Amino acid sequence: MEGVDHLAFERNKAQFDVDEMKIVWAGSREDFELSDRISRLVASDPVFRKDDRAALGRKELFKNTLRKAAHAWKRVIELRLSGEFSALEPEAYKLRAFVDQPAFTDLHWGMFVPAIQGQGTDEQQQKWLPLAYRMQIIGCYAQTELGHGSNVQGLETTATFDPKTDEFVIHSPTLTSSKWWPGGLGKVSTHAVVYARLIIDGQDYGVHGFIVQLRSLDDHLPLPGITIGDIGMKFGNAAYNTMDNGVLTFDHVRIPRNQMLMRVSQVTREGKYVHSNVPRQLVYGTMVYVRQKIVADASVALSRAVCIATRYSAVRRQFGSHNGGLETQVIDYKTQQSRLFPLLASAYAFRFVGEWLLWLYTDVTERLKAKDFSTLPEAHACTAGLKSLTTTATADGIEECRKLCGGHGYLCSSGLPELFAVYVPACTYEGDNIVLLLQVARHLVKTVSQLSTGNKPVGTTAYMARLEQLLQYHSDVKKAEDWLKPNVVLEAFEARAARMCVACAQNLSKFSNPEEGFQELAADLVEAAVAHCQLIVVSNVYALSLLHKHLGDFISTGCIDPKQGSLANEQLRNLYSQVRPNAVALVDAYNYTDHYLGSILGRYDGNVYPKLYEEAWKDPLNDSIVPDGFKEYIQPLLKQQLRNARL
Ligand SMILES: CCCCCCCC(=O)SCCNC(=O)CCNC(=O)[C@H](O)C(C)(C)COP(=O)(O)OP(=O)(O)OC[C@H]1O[C@@H](n2cnc3c(N)ncnc32)[C@H](O)[C@@H]1OP(=O)(O)O
Ligand SMILES: Cc1cc2nc3c(=O)[nH]c(=O)nc-3n(C[C@H](O)[C@H](O)[C@H](O)COP(=O)(O)OP(=O)(O)OC[C@H]3O[C@@H](n4cnc5c(N)ncnc54)[C@H](O)[C@@H]3O)c2cc1C
Repeated sequence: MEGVDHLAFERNKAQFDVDEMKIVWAGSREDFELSDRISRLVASDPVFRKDDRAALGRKELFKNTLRKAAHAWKRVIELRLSGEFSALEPEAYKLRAFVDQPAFTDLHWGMFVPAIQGQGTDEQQQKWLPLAYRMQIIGCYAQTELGHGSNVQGLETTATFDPKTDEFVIHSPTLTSSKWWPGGLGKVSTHAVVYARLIIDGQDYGVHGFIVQLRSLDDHLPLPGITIGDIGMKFGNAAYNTMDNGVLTFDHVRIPRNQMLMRVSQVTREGKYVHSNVPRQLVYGTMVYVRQKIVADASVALSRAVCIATRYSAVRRQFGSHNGGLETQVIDYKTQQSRLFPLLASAYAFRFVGEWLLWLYTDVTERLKAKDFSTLPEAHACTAGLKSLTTTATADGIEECRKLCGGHGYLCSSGLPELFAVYVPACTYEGDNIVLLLQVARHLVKTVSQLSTGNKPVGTTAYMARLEQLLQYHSDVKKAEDWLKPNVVLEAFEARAARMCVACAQNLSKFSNPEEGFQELAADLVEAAVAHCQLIVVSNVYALSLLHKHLGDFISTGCIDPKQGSLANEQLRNLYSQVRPNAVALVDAYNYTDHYLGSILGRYDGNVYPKLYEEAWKDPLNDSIVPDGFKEYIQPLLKQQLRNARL
């Protein structure tokens, strides 16, 4: 019935203050109030309706997205939600909260602006950022090519300096050098930060960033020498097809020399290449920035799926009825809890590790300003590793939440198929997850190899300083509740990570060619990197379900024995019983509106069945009793079969 809270009985079980937890989840009271205000504004604005997307064709879907993005920007300005332009996140965050589907604004604010902020000189920032902040130009991040994405050093687009005209000539020498994938590129962006090989006087100086105008600001037509378009439909129906991921080729396009982003390296008027003594990898700074954002995004995506699956698991009853009584809530099945509650914990864990990573990123950015590069490797390893870990776990977690909802989880009206389809490319974009874990593995192996030189490991590898102790470590857990002691859990995770890293380093040392060894042992190295990244999350938050999931590692590395493993599992079951009465309250604390969740199964009031039934009839297929095509194709078939049967 309308207006009845079918989950009130669950909410009454909560053993903590949900309103306080809402503040914890949001980060602060003002963040809570801002996000609460925006989400209610969006939910009440008909422009941002979401229930029609599944039935739209690609062009209508895209046009609808442009309409939403334009309206969102207007609302951000009208409501004066746009804080100091230099504070980037609020703009991107606010717009994404309004539009809530992939749109060109994600890349304008999420990559184009940060690239100029991070790699542009002060003069370049003064020229380009005000245009971008006021959206007088719309930008994208054009790095990936048809032939290269992971291997940035393999990019083929060229930027050749012409001293006669003081320009760079941007060119796509091969088909595989076509820019391919950049979001917002296909139909909307007027400008791009283009990553190309800097060529001066025949010498190749590697990949650098260049600001290139792509389209006229008058008629939006591509400028001379520019061929540009959309790369076509992507995974899922609506999903990422609201975004114009594009293809772009250059035919000797000229740009002024001052459009090379020159904070890290410069080219003088005379064509001299100047590379201040900073790591060349600073040119990758935008990717590092986005990877740390993606970790926070993972907690949002996973929490949406967990909210839907938790509320529905409390509503759904199946089996267990005695003498005609109520059947059992599926959330009471231990199997449902063992699949759902670790994801509930993960959503919170990723939220908090995302906060920590933002601190780390902010710290390294401040240090870079002072030319202190000491924590750059740590920042790269942590952003790469946690981006990989959290996106893999979130993509798998959203799919698990679909399965936790049974058949109804497969309906678009559950919100889960679209959430999955929009989310899964996060395992690929901003760095393929395996490629990034191999970067972490390089960092770990290098750390282990430097221990013998007296090099003191710092930051998240500091535990390696206790290698001797960790290699002797064996857990002294005697009873299940011993696993509730944070230091007991932490030591087990440290020992496992240390032993897996050392085992890889020792095996690598058997190869005369280290690179060959690295390739041969890549799968083991990835597992060691995962163990290290899980330790980072654990040292910031949660653990036992991970320990249970990776019990093989813990036992094979000798950190714990099977008995201790079963005690951990026993403690896990105890914890599930403690989570159970708080489960619905824990997902209420995310403070998601029904509009934002876009899910009948995840409705706040739990009024699922009447709404599922009501929604079904809205499907266009139900516009007619007899479906189009029946009379042309099926009726003749039936009649023919009937005639055949009478013969
Ligand atoms: C809402 C969100 C929307 C997002 C939309 C998606 C947008 C995108 O996808 S944009 C495109 C993203 N593309 C990528 O992420 C490409 C991934 N590839 C890369 O980052 C690089 O090619 C990479 C790191 C794998 C290899 O780089 P490469 O220059 O070959 O370096 P490599 O030879 O491996 O390492 C050299 C050194 O640089 C270091 N290094 C590499 N990258 C970095 C970095 N980012 N920061 C600091 N150091 C780095 C390495 O650790 C290594 O250090 P050391 O010498 O001490 O061992
Ligand atoms: C939705 C979406 C949006 C995107 N938006 C943008 C954007 O705005 N701008 C932009 O520039 N790019 C964008 N991209 C491109 C994206 O960044 C790349 O696709 C991504 O970096 C992966 O690179 P790749 O496609 O070359 O994968 P590949 O590297 O070709 O991966 C293929 C397989 O090879 C494996 N592999 C590759 N190298 C190694 C290795 N050394 N060792 C072991 N295994 C390896 C990978 O693990 C993977 O299994 C987007 C992509 C998607 C899907």
